[in-house]
Amino acid sequence: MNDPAGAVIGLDFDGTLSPIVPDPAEAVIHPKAPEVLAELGAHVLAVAIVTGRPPATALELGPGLADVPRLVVLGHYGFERWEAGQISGPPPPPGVLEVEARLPLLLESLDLQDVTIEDKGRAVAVHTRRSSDPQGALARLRDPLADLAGRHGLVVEPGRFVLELRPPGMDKGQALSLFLAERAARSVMFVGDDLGDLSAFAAVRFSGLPGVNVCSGSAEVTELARQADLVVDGPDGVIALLEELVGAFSRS
Ligand SMILES: O=P(O)(O)OC[C@H]1O[C@H](O[C@H]2O[C@H](CO)[C@@H](O)[C@H](O)[C@H]2O)[C@H](O)[C@@H](O)[C@@H]1O
Repeated sequence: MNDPAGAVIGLDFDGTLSPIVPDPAEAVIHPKAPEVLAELGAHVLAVAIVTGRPPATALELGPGLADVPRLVVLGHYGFERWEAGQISGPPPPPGVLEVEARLPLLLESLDLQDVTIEDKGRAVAVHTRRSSDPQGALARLRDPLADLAGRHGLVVEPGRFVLELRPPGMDKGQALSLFLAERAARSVMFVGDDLGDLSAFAAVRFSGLPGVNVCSGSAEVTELARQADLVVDGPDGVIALLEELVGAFSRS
């Protein structure tokens, strides 16, 4: 990139900036991330964290992020936005509360009490990573959760040992495309690790801008690596790449 001032750097949170851990509440950001993002933010048009997390959660799990220059968090797949200390977004859909009320009975009927529920406000995630049979539980949940989501106006977003029931009408690709247009970006890089990041990869490809798609590689998700221009070794590799970028921008 020879024009950093026109670049948007888009980054997923879990599995990209934050190493995957069993408990989502403990997925603290990589210790080097706030510093390298702050250095990057000084050079580029914007740093955009595009995540399925609520922006407030990403900021809680990323102490120091709120001080990164030119940082925007597009959370809840783009439904909710944090910028300069303010959070904005439409009201949560009523379907989320209805689904949350029905989930315990559904899980009991499937004898899947060892899966965990993450209440995200405008979405609810059902995690199987800590269950006795993570892959089997995921397979058994797929159809019942799709049915439950559909009956309450929600869709299912699959991820790494998680099925998230969330409102339709927005995804990371749309969120990133809208942001690139809003900022009149002249180039873009997106870094992600999970299936929800594929739409952002597509947004980069269809933007017509010079762009790079980077996969934060893992054995759990292989499709993203197939579609990436560059694969790095998980969050450690992402940080090393960002450090290289900062070095190159500082020298130019
Ligand atoms: O868009 P992202 O920032 O990648 O968020 C996607 C989901 O990530 C979280 O779950 C994942 O990370 C957890 C912590 O490492 C891990 O335990 C879980 O197995 C992963 O699926 C988060 O909890 C979800 O709410 C996000 O939607």
